Amino acid sequence: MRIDVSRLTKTYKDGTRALDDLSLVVPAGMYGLLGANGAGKTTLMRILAGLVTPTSGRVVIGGHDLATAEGRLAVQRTLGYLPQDLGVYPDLSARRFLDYIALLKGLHSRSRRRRRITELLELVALSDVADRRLKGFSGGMLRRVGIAQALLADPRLLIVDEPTTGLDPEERIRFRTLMSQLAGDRTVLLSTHIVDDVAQTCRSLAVLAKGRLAFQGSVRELVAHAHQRVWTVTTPGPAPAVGRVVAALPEGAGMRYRVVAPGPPDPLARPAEPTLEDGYLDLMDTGP
Ligand SMILES: Nc1ncnc2c1ncn2[C@@H]1O[C@H](COP(=O)(O)OP(=O)(O)OP(=O)(O)O)[C@@H](O)[C@H]1O
Repeated sequence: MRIDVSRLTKTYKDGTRALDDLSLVVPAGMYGLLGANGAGKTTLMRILAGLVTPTSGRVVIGGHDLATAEGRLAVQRTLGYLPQDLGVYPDLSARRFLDYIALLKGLHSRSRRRRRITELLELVALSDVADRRLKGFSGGMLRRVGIAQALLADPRLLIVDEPTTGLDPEERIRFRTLMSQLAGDRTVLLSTHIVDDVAQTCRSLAVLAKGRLAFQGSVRELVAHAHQRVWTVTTPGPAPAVGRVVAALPEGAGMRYRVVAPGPPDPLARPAEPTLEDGYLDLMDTGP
């Protein structure tokens, strides 16, 4: 399900311009949306989910225009949204909570609800703890409950906002593997400031900076942005004064620095293969 965003601007009541003339095309499959805190990612997600009205511009999702009541309704039927801060009822079990949300979403048939919830609990690997209260769940387990609630109506478009923040490494990997699996026949839009989550799950991405589009394309293209601009320098002295130090590792009596810079930051610097993080940081420093 393709998303077409054109010339989207959102100015909040206090004058903050969270999105500034943003145009973007999101194809089907898994798609990453990267940006620093405050770049406008949540605002964009909330507009796509129909929770915030843009100041100007147009959004068309799967051929449905969000500016019309019919368009919004059609999109709501095909959309699952996992917000950054999903509120849950801590005294309910995972199964009861999902049942409650399913009712709110209009799944009236009790037997269909029961079947769907059992399926989803299995999908997110929570069947064993389905009848335990949510207050005993870890952050990662709660995020998986969140994904299950977003999938209740089997949406064609799944929007997930910063889903791995605060998770331990094992849960992060489990969660992003789950999202990749879900992307098989859906569009999954993953908003995050964790570059590695995008590197490990997406082929294409967009980067937002201060409400504007800084990049849109393949992961490979963004990595290439830092081609011949990444260096390692091993020195007993201070960090190179040129470029951006992205890693520092003790080595022997000195340090090994990884530096993103347009030229060698030191006469002894050696070129290194760029990663997506290098491409992203280089883009942030120098622009598209
Ligand atoms: N309801 C609001 N009223 C006023 N300003 C807002 C509102 N919501 C967000 N903002 C501001 O809009 C800008 C973009 O915020 P947004 O939450 O969309 O960015 P983000 O990229 O999702 O950041 P984060 O990762 O921190 O959530 C920020 O400057 C933020 O302070």
